[in-house]
Amino acid sequence: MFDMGFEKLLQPVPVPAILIASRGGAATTAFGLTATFVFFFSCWIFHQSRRNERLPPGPYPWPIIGNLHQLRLPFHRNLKDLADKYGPILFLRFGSVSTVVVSSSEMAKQFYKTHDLIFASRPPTSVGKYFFYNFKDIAFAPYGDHWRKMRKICVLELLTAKRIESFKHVRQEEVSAMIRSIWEESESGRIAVNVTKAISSSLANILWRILARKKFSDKDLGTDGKGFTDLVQEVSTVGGSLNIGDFIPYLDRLDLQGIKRSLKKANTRYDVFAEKMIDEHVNARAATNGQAEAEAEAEAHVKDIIDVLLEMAETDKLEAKLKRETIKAVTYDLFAAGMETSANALEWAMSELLRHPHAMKKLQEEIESVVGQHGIVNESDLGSMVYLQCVVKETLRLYPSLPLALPHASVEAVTVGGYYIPKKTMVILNVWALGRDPMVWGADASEFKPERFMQVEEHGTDLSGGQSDFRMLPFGAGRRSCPGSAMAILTVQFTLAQLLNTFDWRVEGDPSELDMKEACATTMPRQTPLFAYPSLKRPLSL
Ligand code: HEM
Repeated sequence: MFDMGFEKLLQPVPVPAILIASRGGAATTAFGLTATFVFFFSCWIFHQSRRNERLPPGPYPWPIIGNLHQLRLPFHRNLKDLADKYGPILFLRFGSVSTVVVSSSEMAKQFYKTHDLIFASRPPTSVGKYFFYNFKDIAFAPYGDHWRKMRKICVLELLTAKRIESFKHVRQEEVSAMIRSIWEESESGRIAVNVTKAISSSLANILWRILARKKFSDKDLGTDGKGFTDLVQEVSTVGGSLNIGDFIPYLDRLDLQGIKRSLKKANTRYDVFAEKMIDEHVNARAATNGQAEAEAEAEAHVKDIIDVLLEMAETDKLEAKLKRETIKAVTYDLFAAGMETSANALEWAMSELLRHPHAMKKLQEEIESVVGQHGIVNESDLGSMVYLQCVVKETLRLYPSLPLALPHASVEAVTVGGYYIPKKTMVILNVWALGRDPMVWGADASEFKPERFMQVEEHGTDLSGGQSDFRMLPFGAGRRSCPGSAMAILTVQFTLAQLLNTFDWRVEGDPSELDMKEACATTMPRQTPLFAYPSLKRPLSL
């Protein structure tokens, strides 16, 4: 996809006007030549001054395009190969944008702990501009007042332990519904089911009920047969491809890859739906106005996220009111960030367990030992399922849902590991490479072995990108780390436990031959959907 755009880029590139000999006669030509000389002389001076500042190592950049021509899909593998050659702080130029790729836990600690504040911004990408209402969300917003305010609301209001707990019944009901539909679809185990699809629909239902109190079908997004899953995938794929215009500003207007066009179209589709959804909430709130405070308080535990955001918009008297666009952008952020990532983790966990029947059996035995032979899993049981926790950790180590996290950007120049990192450098953390580093994880780093987390010293591995453990960072680290990690881990563990407590699973043919290729988007889903046969382990009594 990116290669296609790059091919186009190699077609006639507009030459700076200053270099074109004009038709205005000798005087103008002389002026043109002088200006050209001044331009190149300034570049040379600038280059000389930079030579004293030691940039991190990296391949030599071409004029204008920098190292863009060296990028290949999937980017996380390509960047790992380059890091193997040049080192864990790799310097590249994407067009005119200085870019650093961080590929070791030691360096990750330098960037996201020691210098966390300096790298707490995001580069200005097309997806933030054209899909997220000009950076009105959290994930793509640059560091500043808007981001600080929204992040605070996210951490202190939207994703608190209490609120996550208040949606326990939603997870229970939706996972049970998924289990029933899997059994029906499989015609009592005779047909292989599309596990990928079952998981994403269930997670979409969970997320929408948490965000907007009700589920939406694909038709709610329009009548062209494309639904939310398509929209999320489209935005993720477009957002995950490099938009040449983001890196070579004077090509931006041409939109060579059609990325801006796709993002604007996707935003228009989402906007119509989101407006309706917010209107429904506003009307419902107006209808219940005037009710006794105690009554409202009693209902607090079922407030959905849009309610909370609207309430904050009303009571937020001191600062600029939360705008409608912000509510729309943040709602989509939470839906996409929560749905696709958790779905990817689950489909990879199921894939690896299918390839490793002994691990699946061990996990099923653990679940049974906690809930009993005919019991169903409760969220409160998860703390006692140590092997389950190890399976989820091992899955996120090998298959981080965001293999390159989200790009950060430096707000000022700084020296890291002895190298000069200029202001506005884009920083990419290769989470995928960290999790597979044999220096950290041993010679079997690429193998699925949940047992590695059973050793006492590994058992407490902190996934949240907290302040101590930088060996694997599936949720990023520092100020911009994932605020939904607790909800994600809970949802993934609970869904996986239910899938394995209810069914035995097998695939057609030799499980070790299961296709494990990853697709390329912002997230890292399987390239082909996972199909498997369920057979009931215990009576369906959900
Ligand atoms: C397995 C599931 C998940 C994974 C692997 C994951 C991973 C990540 C990663 C790597 C980042 C970027 C961190 C960085 O820039 O350094 C991120 C950011 C974010 N995630 Fe998650 N996430 C998951 C689930 C969730 C859920 C359930 C939510 C909320 C419903 C969520 C909300 C967000 C938000 C809002 C951000 C942007 C934070 C910011 O820019 O300040 N994520 N996530």
